[in-house]
Amino acid sequence: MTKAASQPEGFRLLPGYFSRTAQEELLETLRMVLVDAPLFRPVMPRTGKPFSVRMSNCGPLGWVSDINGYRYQSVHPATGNPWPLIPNALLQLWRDVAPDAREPEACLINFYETSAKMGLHQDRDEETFDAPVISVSLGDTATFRIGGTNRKDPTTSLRLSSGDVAVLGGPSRLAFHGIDRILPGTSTLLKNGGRINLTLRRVTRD
Ligand SMILES: O=C(O)CCC(=O)C(=O)O
Ligand SMILES: [Fe+2]
Repeated sequence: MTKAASQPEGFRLLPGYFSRTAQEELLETLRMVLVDAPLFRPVMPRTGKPFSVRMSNCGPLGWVSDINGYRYQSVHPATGNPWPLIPNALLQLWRDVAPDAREPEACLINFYETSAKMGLHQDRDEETFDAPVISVSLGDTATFRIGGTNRKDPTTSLRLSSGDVAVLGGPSRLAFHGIDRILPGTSTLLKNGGRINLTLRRVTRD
């Protein structure tokens, strides 16, 4: 039997951080962001296997994955345009939760259809891990798995619901994590179902 793990040190879940009204406002803003910077389907480095999630970004830098690898870049891979600005509500969240950290430079937008998942991984393409990764969930509930800093460490599973904020700070900044599944019909926020996850990240050191 696998050992159950407790949540790693530095991990915080802030359930219902965003009210329903705040979620609706954020969603409206994101729709405008996605007109400028449409969702694209990244592929895995080397193999070219498509991700099950579609992605976009806002902020001075955006995370992309293609045949050549994972990286941050300042333009959208399909349009070649700079990414849109990070919405104010998300900058306010960052200042509220991580008042001592430098401003976020990237906000990765993940869109999960009901069948999408995300394998266990670390967020480690940034130059610095001093700032936390701050995650916002909108739409259907997801089962989120988080373990330790070694892939083989025991993991624990928790649910992320619409409006919840999760913070991977301190030692949990480099914890392995992933999305096992999306629970269909658990939210009315997105009229066609599915889930949006936003992750705010500091990328550079200076
Ligand atoms: O969807 C989530 O809650 C997690 C997303 C994630 O881990 C990532 O984009 O690196
Ligand atoms: Fe991640």
